[in-house]
Amino acid sequence: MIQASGVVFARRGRVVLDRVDLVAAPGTVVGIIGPNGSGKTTLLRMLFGALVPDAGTVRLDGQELGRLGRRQIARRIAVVAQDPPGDIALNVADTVMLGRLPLRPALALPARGDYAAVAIALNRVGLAGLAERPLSELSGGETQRALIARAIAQEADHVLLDEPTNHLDIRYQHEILALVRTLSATTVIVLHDLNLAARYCDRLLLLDEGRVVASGEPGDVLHPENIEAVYRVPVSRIPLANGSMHLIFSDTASTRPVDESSLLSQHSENEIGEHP
Ligand SMILES: Nc1ncnc2c1ncn2[C@@H]1O[C@H](COP(=O)(O)OP(=O)(O)OP(=O)(O)O)[C@@H](O)[C@H]1O
Repeated sequence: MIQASGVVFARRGRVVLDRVDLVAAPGTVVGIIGPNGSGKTTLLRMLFGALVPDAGTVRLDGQELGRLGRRQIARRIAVVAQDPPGDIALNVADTVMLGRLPLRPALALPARGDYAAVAIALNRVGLAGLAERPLSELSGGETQRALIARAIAQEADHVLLDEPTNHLDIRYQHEILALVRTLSATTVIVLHDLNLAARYCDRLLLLDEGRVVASGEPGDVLHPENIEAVYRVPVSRIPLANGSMHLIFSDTASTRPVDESSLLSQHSENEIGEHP
């Protein structure tokens, strides 16, 4: 269980997170959503101790994160960060083996159990056939799967993911999130796509300008009123037969303050006026 209580974070005189509460109950998938710059990544980084709150606390199974060492945290929290490693000259199996580092004594070589865990993780994400491939030669979707395999091999009971569907096509988006759902870990995931969030998360936290606008079940959080207030985009909600929903975002042209074509014609008229 991960619990953030009254978390505050300010930088350069600006409050990035303002008294934010988040609870990820054991085995659940919690989505953090919100517009660009609303504080999603900052909050996620706080949940594994990469950032320390100015006020408030983050607890891991009841223990304050600040009291745990980095290695203790790494044994219990796996992180799939937003930017995959760039030019690292590792193959896929070596990359996944990195997930085993916190589990064995410092400087110890991998043991048979480590190799078995890597093989199981690769198999789970469907990359067993690419184990020897350099990571740099994988597609975006394959790279994300390799990073999730690393998290699986880490055997942590908490997994944090920052926009794991970024740059992925629609098939990989669903494939990656369906894979995340199969993990039994307590999961917190930053997502931009609200329909994916509705489909794959048990609970959502909607942030805007560092504040929690709504939190709870997707059906309650993704209320058109909340979405329109935060994203300033008209939205309709279509109920689906399976009890879920689909959001459709309208063209914002009707909400633009002025007609751009009239501006263009005005501009060209002025030009004609200025240069007879
Ligand atoms: N160390 C820092 N110093 C100054 N400003 C920061 C720092 N960290 C974050 N910010 C600012 O805090 C705000 C929230 O950033 P954050 O990356 O958490 O947003 P986000 O919701 O994840 O955005 P996006 O959807 O664009 O990824 C941004 O305006 C960012 O510029």
